[in-house]
Formats: sequence, structure tokens, C-alpha cells
Amino acid sequence: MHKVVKAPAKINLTLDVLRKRDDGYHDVEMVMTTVDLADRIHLTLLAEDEIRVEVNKGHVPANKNNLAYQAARLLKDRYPVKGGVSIYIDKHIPVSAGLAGGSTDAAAVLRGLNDMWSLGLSLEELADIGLEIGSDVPFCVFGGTAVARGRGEDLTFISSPPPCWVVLAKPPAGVSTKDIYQRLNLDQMNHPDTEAMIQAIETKNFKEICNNLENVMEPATFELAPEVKKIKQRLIQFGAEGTVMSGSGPTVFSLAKTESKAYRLYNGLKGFMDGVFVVRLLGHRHE
Ligand SMILES: C[C@](O)(CO)[C@H](O)COP(=O)(O)OP(=O)(O)OC[C@H]1O[C@@H](n2ccc(N)nc2=O)[C@H](O)[C@@H]1O
Ligand SMILES: Nc1ncnc2c1ncn2[C@@H]1O[C@H](COP(=O)(O)OP(=O)(O)OP(=O)(O)O)[C@@H](O)[C@H]1O
Repeated sequence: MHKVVKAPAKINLTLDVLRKRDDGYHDVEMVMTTVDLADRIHLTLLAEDEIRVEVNKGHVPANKNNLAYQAARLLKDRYPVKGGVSIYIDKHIPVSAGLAGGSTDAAAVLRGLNDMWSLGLSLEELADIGLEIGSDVPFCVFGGTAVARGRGEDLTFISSPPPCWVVLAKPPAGVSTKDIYQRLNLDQMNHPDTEAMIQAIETKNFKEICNNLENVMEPATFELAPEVKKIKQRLIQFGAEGTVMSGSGPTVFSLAKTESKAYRLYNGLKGFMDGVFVVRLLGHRHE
């Protein structure tokens, strides 16, 4: 049996960090949504008890370190599954970008294998399993638009933002999520107005969504990788309606109401860097 599952990237419209917890993680409050930039996960059932991973990009691990492998392993170890699976990842989402590339691949494997192995698990149960892999996995199991709290697993779904375009700019800078969390100055940060963002989304007010984009991780990432700040400034100079960094970065994105506006930003940036994408905001849950 063979199946192809789409694994879309996420962006953080707001990202707030509230406190450090005793378990080493932080309590967050963030508004997340999905964009139409997706990996495609090819799943093929195997008769032998083996989990194989192949990726069409050299620098992504094709072994047990791959989050997609870990998702299959957790299901296979926990449920009475006969045989194994071959996972081929057709990667389109930039890696280590703040777009949850690995997490969404893991989530797609959970959804796909739940079906193919007839496990009958609910999305909530898959999300619980996903949290063992990473904090962004539960959201990726559902997709859509949600306020994520706790470590990121406490999800409240809200309506999708109005249709719009997203220009993503991923500079080559490498930043570690763990490192950025550790560098946050929790006593001194510009917290987003999460309620105002939720209101703006619920009322489909594009301008207010743009005005409320905010990410408390920006100062820490900008300090480590100043080019990320430069890209944000460039997008603002080019007339972007709203611009912010996604996750711990280094991807910065702008929202654009029209395709022509999105391509104006794209063409402006392309002169300076590779790694620029124009995609649509998805915002709705996986079918
Ligand atoms: C920055 C975000 O991408 C925003 O969506 C997420 O909060 C990070 O999600 P992720 O990459 O799935 O993170 P994980 O793989 O669970 O954790 C990586 C590291 O980030 C830190 N971490 C992560 C999530 C969280 N709520 N608090 C944390 O302090 C921890 O040091 C952890 O060791
Ligand atoms: N399926 C996968 N796709 C991409 N990277 C993976 C995958 N599995 C494991 N990794 C490893 O995870 C690391 C982080 O990659 P990923 O693309 O998930 O980061 P990210 O977009 O910053 O995630 P997040 O937004 O959740 O913090 C990479 O260094 C890579 O080696």
C-alpha cells in the first residue's frame, strides 16, 4: 500500500514567551497558522519489520534522528503493527527555518500511518504522541489556525485569517531554537497583544492582523544573526503591510493582500538573497 501525505509549514503570527518552567521548557502563547509551502511524504508499507527513511535533500538526516522516523517508531512500538514502512520525504520547506519542517513531517507520518495501519486513533491522541517528538508537532497534526499555549500543545482553534499571500524570506543563518529560548530576556520584552490578534483574525481585519504581528524572539535572533534584522527592514522599506520573524527564525515573512503586492516584495528581495518564496496562507485544518 502506498500513500502521499501533504505536510505544510507553519508560521507564527504572534509568539509570546510567558515563563520558564521547572522542566526546562517555557510556557508560550502564540497564534499559529499554516501556509501552502509543503513537504510531500510518500509512505509505502513493507512486509518486513523495518522503518526506512529517504530524503531528497542531503543535509536532512535519513536515520533515527529524522522526526518522521521517530513518529513511525513511536506508533510501531506502541501498537500491534505488522510489518514496517518506507518513508520518502520530498522536501520543499527550508530546513532549520522556524517553519516547523521536521515537526510537520512527523505529524504527516502520524496521520498517514494511523490510516494505513488502521490504528483508529483520534487526532487528539496523535497530537499527544506528537508532543513526545517536539512542541510544534501537536499543532502540525491538526493544521489550521490556533492559539497554542503551554509548551505549544494546548490548542484553541480559531477561524482562519482572510485569504492573503505570504512572502517568506529564509536567510542562510543557522540558529538553534534551544539557544534562542535560553537567550531570551524574560523581564524585558515587547509582548504581543495576543487578544488583539485573535480579534483581528475573527473579524477578518487584514490591516489589524498586520499591525499585531509580533515575536518576542526577534531581539535574540537579530543579535546572533544581524542579517535577519536587515531582511525585515528591507521588507518594510519595500512597503510590506506587515512583517515579522517566524518561530526562532531565521525566516522572516510579510503578509500581502494581493498577489501583485507579494511579487513586488519578492522581486525586491530576490536581488539580495536566495530562499524567497511566495505562497498562500492556508489557515484551515487538514481534511
Ligand atoms: C519556537 C517554536 O517553533 C514556536 O512555534 C517552538 O516553540 C519550538 O518548537 P520545537 O522546535 O518543536 O521545539 P522542541 O523540539 O520541543 O524543543 C527544542 C528546545 O526548545 C526549547 N523549548 C521549546 C518549546 C518550549 N515551549 N519551550 C522551550 O524552552 C527547549 O530548550 C527545547 O529543548
Ligand atoms: N523531517 C525532517 N525535516 C527537516 N529537518 C529534520 C527532519 N527530521 C529531523 N530534522 C533535523 O531537525 C533540525 C531542525 O529542522 P526543522 O526544519 O524542523 O527546523 P525548524 O523549522 O526551525 O523547526 P521549528 O520551527 O519547529 O523550531 C534540522 O537540523 C534537521 O537536522
